[in-house]
Amino acid sequence: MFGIKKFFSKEDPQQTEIIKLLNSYRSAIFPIGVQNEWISSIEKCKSQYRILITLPFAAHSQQKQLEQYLLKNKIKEVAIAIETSIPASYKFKEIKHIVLIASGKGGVGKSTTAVNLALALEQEGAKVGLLDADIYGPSIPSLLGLVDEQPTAKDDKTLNPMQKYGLNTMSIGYLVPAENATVWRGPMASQALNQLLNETDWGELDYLIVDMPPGTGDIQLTMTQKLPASGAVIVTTPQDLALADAQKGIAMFAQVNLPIIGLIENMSYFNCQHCGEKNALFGADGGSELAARHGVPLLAEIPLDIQIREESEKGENLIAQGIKVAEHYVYCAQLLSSMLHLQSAEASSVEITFSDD
Ligand SMILES: Nc1ncnc2c1ncn2[C@@H]1O[C@H](COP(=O)(O)OP(=O)(O)OP(=O)(O)O)[C@@H](O)[C@H]1O
Repeated sequence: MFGIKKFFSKEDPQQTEIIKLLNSYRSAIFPIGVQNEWISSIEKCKSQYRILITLPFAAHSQQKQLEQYLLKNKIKEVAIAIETSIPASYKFKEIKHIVLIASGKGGVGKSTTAVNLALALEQEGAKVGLLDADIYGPSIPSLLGLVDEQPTAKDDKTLNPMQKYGLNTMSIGYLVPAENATVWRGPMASQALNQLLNETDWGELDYLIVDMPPGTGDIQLTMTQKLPASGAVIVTTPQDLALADAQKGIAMFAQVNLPIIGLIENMSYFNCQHCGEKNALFGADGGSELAARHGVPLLAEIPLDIQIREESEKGENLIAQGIKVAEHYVYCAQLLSSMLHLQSAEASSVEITFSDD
């Protein structure tokens, strides 16, 4: 653990105060505060303190919250910049973390969530890939506006991933017509997934987001066992049936000892365009109650929103447009990344030190 002496040679009470404050900051994204080793430098330029923070998770836009917190605590002139450096615990080739996005049943918005989370993680500072493992109903090509596009071959054995909005992506939908994929049986689907994963030149990635096929049957179980994943996220809607199936998803991942990073409740509510009132169309609190019952974090409650559907259908980048509803995905991506860091740190027994020095 570094001491505060790494930042400056002469004592500056204000700098000491900044570090103390950053250490004691707490939020869902920073449950252990800003650790000393994440503070890369603090420089005083005229009367302004310029702070560079290098985070082991993707949360660039937390810079505003940290600045506001320091301002509230009487550190008047401060500018924070955040860089991302996710620890290199390669799980597969040059991929640091494989994250599965799953759902107990179809149509709950799993693929939409997977795409927007991948884009949000990228915007927040990570290098991200997206693998469409929904072999029977690949929707990533359409969600990224890549229908009818085909990947190029790198050599006899390897394909270059398709690139869109800064993501490296691969889908069976780029390779065969959808109707051909739907007739595959279980083992063929699982083999196709293996090929897509192994025979794509992913390059160096912080996260590979995998859009899993919906359901909790044998195919999903076999696929999960074959993927060297760090964790899974389960997407559900608030209806009782969807929640019951999400519960089966939790049980499936428990069976193969894959940590669940969290639950996302999609289509949680609808904001009335006229009065702004929140309407829980499909019922309230189902996701939070399920999460609490199983001791898994609820990462987000995403509203039913016309812009989400429209931008998805057009294959546009919803996140880059900076519209209000995109904030749900951005916050969810930060939380996912932070939770995954903590889970991995705990699993590899990396020392997490609580300190106020
Ligand atoms: N929060 C949302 N608000 C509005 N529309 C949404 C939202 N989430 C998803 N949708 C829409 O719901 C439909 C189904 O979404 P999506 O294809 O992502 O579901 P899925 O769970 O991946 O389905 P499948 O299991 O069949 O692959 C799409 O038309 C999508 O645009």
